Amino acid sequence: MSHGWGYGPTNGPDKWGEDFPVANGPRQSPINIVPKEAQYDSSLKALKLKYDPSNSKGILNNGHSFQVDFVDDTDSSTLTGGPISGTYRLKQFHFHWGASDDRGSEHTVNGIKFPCELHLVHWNTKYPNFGEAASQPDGLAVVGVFLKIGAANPRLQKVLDALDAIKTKGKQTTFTNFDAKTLLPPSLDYWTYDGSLTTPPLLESVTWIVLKEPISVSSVQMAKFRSLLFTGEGEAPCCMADNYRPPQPLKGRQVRASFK
Ligand SMILES: CC[C@H](C)CCC(=O)Nc1ccc(S(N)(=O)=O)cc1
Ligand SMILES: [Zn+2]
Repeated sequence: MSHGWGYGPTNGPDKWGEDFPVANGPRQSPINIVPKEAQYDSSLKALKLKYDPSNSKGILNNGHSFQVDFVDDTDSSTLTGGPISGTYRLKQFHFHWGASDDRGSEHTVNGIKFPCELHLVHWNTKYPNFGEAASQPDGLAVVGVFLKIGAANPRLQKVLDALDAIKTKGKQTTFTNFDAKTLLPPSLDYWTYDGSLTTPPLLESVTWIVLKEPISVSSVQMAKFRSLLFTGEGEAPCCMADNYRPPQPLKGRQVRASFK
């Protein structure tokens, strides 16, 4: 692709394989989760998420989504337990959402799309840094959380209120003292499977941990996500929405459940 990847008709998910052949690989993400076909695995441990609010650094519009970045030079914000062994450090979280409330999530459940999906991205500290980890089959662990339309979620508001400052591609601003734990639902029951990054470079290095319980978001809050732009300052504006990859072939993979 002469132009960078994106989500439009000329550079979207159906075209990514031209520049990133792994797009058709054996462990691509997202997938459709069919709970009845997921195998309960009693050996799966409880997820342990320990996040230090003082590690949040900034919030960035990267032209595909927006992300909140964390200081990851110590083990102060980590994921342990669950399906993984060792310690994974929180690097960033970001979202994927639709142009309307009927779509937007990357993973689906029995074919159902949610309006939005949160991804908390962690890297395995057995590797020296995120970039190195991203190229290893056990390098990354991403916790996915569905957002469902309901009451406005006060925990999201601080994030949404920062979006006016990062409307266009490349803009970033400081974003400190944010506790990512407040974005998690009461239950940490999860499905897990071996997958990939859901955007280029689509590296097959992600242990996916998708929570069964969604968190709430209101339609008004969803409109705030869509006020961001894919485009840079001074370019013809294009609303940031439908920044999700559709489900990919399972190719024989097992999806395990941490709950009955
Ligand atoms: C080596 C650098 C790194 C690959 C590029 C920057 C990066 O972090 N990409 C990324 C992170 C998470 C996801 S997802 N949507 O959670 O699967 C998708 C893409
Ligand atoms: Zn993502």
